[in-house]
Amino acid sequence: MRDMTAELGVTVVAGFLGAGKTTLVNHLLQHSDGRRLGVMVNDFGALNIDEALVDNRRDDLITLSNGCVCCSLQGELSSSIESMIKRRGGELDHLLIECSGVSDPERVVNVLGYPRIRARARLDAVITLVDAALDHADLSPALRHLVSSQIDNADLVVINKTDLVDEQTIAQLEQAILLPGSRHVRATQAALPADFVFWPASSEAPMFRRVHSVSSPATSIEALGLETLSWKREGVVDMNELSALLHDMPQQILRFKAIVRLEDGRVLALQRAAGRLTSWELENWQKGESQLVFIGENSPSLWEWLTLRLDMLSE
Ligand SMILES: Nc1nc2c(ncn2[C@@H]2O[C@H](COP(=O)(O)OP(=O)(O)OP(=O)(O)O)[C@@H](O)[C@H]2O)c(=O)[nH]1
Repeated sequence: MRDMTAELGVTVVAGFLGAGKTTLVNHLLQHSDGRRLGVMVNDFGALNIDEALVDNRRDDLITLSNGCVCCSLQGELSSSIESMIKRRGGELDHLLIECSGVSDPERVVNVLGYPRIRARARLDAVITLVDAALDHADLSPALRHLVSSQIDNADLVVINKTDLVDEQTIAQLEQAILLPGSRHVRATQAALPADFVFWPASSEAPMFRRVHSVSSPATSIEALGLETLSWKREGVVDMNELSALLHDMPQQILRFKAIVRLEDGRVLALQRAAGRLTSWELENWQKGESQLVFIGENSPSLWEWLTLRLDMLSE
């Protein structure tokens, strides 16, 4: 039951790896219309690259790294929410919590239900992003289960990246993954109207009704049959070696994110999701180091291969 007396509205942003969660958070930061937003991001690797990819609002940004907001992070999550409320609570209008791509939002919802948090913050909605261009049938059964649970536990599902697929593919996806009667919208670049997310505490936001909430699957990286690898070095990386690595990268690597310093002084952000690589120049990277994070299937030969190739980046 939503406690409308609690002062801070909270939106939980969920969805599988690369579905567009950070894109949505950035879109909301850009369309906050004067609202003061706090952001908590939870990345899957030991390095929190999302911290640098979320728009420059560092004051109101708390990062949780290494994993899924499940067993291991639940304590850290509750203390971070509490400290966000204490430190910034009076100054914030709304809090966005971005889950990692391998976590189930219901875990965060549980933490928001702790009495000492519930008294100060109210859950407005769980919004789950779905990558319309990802062939969900290619995922392992454990990952398909995770994605279903992320979708079934949402108040609003956003079918994102509709620019990459045709109408028939979108309709088939909706048919396959959505529960009957569940709220969903289609989007490109996660460009959701801001009033889908922010509403006054006094209103009941009738458009959001959870169809039902399902119990969370195990979402530890290991239980999902996944492995992560984080790589960090002071200084520049060899772009030729990195391009070759990206060219050769097998599909078993489900997600890749990096911030790299190049010899010519530029800093590049690179990422790959559902086999698509994007890169852009990053202005706000103050550190002298380069960072890369990978998540993929747990196959020893894959990670041996990757480790060897990473050794070549900074020689
Ligand atoms: N073509 C296209 N690309 C998109 C769209 N939305 C997001 N992207 C790109 O998809 C990639 C992943 O987006 P993110 O917002 O980082 O995804 P995420 O869900 O935060 O990823 P994780 O935190 O790793 O789980 C980025 O390169 C985005 O620029 C879209 O609607 N269309």
